[in-house]
Amino acid sequence: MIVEANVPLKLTLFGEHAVVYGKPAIAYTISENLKVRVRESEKFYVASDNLQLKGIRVDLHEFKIENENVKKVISYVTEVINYFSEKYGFNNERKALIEIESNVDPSVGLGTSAAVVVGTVIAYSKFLGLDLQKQDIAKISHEIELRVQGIASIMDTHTETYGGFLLIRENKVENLNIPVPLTFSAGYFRRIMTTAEMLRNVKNLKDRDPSLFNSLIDSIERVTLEAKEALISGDIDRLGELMYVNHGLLFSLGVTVPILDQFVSMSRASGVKGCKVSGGGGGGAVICTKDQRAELLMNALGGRIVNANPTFQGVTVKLI
Ligand SMILES: Nc1ncnc2c1ncn2[C@@H]1O[C@H](COP(=O)(O)OP(=O)(O)O)[C@@H](O)[C@H]1O
Ligand SMILES: C[C@@](O)(CCOP(=O)(O)O)CC(=O)O
Ligand SMILES: [Mg+2]
Repeated sequence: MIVEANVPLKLTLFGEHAVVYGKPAIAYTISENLKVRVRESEKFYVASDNLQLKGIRVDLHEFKIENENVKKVISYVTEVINYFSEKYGFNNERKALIEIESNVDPSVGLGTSAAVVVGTVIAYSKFLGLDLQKQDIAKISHEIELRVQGIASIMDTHTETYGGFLLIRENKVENLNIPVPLTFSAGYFRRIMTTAEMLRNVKNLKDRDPSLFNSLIDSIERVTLEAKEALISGDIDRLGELMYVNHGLLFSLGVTVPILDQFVSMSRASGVKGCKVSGGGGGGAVICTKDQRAELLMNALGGRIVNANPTFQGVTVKLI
């Protein structure tokens, strides 16, 4: 028996980073996904087709890979296994091979970390014979992302569990019914830091200058709530303007890097209605109002375009 989970990735439209400090955010699930397959095995294994490990050293006598990064990179999966042995008393007598498959690179601001967690939680729990509800999957997944990163809002794990356009506010998620079929142009650039590292940088700013930090996230809150109205009314011009403003506020929080700022300002100069960094920053994902010019520019600057068409189902699981 193989249990396979299919998790949609997500784009943050507004409010990333501020949402960690209790401000609202808007995110939605896109037509890119990550799969997690779990099957019986004589030992626990984690396999992935797309992992970036720096600093590998191979012991040529035993062909053993020595790499201090490995533990860190698979920690989202190992924490899921630990969770179910702690909370449900599974003392790991049933060992599993856990495979992760995604054609999107890891750590790009598209919620791949949350997808690994959500996918592993639903597939591994089903493998153990549990039948968890979506609200339990979202709650457990957030707890695990928090354990691994030290800082995490409910945004990524809840958006990918439920699917669609979600407003995250006061630690709850509200489904946003967008009347007009809306889509965006999006992609990602090479990233130099993980989201966990970016979260720590932003927290350092908060600790250094709390009043400046609070004024910045208060402004992001205002932008996000105005963007919610623009989304619901289908006012793309206003939505785009607010995207540029949110990008400028994230620049002030130190979340952007030159390639992102270059892309966003060149998009604005060429007439694209709106663009901004999306997710953790430090490189990674950008999102724009739908525009061929933005996609041409993304390619020209070495970015990779993703399918940003919205999906509405959230995580699914099946036996294959
Ligand atoms: N395909 C994958 N296989 C295994 N682990 C993955 C994969 N994609 C992401 N991860 C895990 O998620 C981490 C990236 O998390 P993060 O920096 O938050 O990226 P994102 O912004 O995409 O969520 C990776 O370092 C790795 O631990
Ligand atoms: C920066 C943040 O707001 C979003 C992170 O998105 P991603 O992991 O980079 O896709 C962190 C969070 O909400 O947990
Ligand atoms: Mg993440």
